[in-house]
Amino acid sequence: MTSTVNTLTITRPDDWHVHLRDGVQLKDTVRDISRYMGRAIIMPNLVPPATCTQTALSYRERIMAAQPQGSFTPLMVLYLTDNTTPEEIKKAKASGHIVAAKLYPAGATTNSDSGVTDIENIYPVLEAMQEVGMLLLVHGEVTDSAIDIFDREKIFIETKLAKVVAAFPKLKIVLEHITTKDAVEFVESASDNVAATITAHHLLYNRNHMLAGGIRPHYYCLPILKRNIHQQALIAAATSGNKKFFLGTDSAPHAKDKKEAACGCAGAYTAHAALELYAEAFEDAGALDKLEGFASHFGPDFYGLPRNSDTVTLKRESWSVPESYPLGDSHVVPIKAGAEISWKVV
Ligand SMILES: NC(=O)N[C@@H](CC(=O)O)C(=O)O
Ligand SMILES: [Zn+2]
Ligand SMILES: [Zn+2]
Repeated sequence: MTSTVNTLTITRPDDWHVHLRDGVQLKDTVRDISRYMGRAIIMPNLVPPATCTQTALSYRERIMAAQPQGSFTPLMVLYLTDNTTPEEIKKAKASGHIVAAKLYPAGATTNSDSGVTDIENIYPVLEAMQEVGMLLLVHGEVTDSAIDIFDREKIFIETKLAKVVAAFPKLKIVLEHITTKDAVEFVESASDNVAATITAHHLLYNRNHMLAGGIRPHYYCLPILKRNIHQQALIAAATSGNKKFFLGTDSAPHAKDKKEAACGCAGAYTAHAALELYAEAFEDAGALDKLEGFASHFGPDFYGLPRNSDTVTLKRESWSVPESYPLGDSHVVPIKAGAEISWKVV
């Protein structure tokens, strides 16, 4: 006998990887993230990137000023470059608002040109992070043009990440937005200091959704959607109850005309319905009972922060997603634009 769950009350979730952008777009992105997320890890790939304590803290002020109710807590991240110093890490940690630093291999993704050219360049910085207890967040893709885009995550893990994990056993590392079976297996077999975020879109889609029957730019993100066997491995990991895998939407808005273009930007917008999209993926896998751990417990546990003390309730209620949402002086086309979503946060 099967019974249908129609409401689900869980500890308030957090988003451990989101892009809020800046300037005129902030009021729109902050409105969406602060609707029910308690906290979020705010990605620093602005133009120019938030590479020092000062710029990260003033970005935080702009986010705080943009939120309607003031109940949302932005957790800030330093953008690592070849020139980041151990002193800057200590200063960032001492600020109390910066909890992690982000490694973007130079050229790997949106606004990553100032990223790190060779991870060994920043070993003294990683040493300082390990010492003060600052997390390392990693965009895990190699940038070598000879490596096929579908293999870039796997090769990064084998040739780069494994070395960092071995060299800094006490450093807490989050492999962000994982997209492959290889990443799942790496994280599962690593120490408890290694974890991963998984997006809703990588649980719901594979590369057929992006490429079969026409090219759909709003599914284009990095790391790129992979084949179905990888999607299945991600679903299994997210719904396994393993505390190493937790929610990070990687919601990354780009204006409609920047996506629907001859050379379109990478990034999918999911913050309009983040928890609802995850609920659909977990329900499809018959694992709604595993959503709370993934969305609300394992993230704060890994970061060493308290879990949120209040709850949110999801109700089974079908609603149709608008074709677009305002994004500053432009518009963003969200995931599931014009389609139905069967859950709603009340
Ligand atoms: N995920 C993406 O496709 N894009 C992100 C950058 C990132 O997280 O890699 C963005 O900032 O647009
Ligand atoms: Zn990334
Ligand atoms: Zn991202």
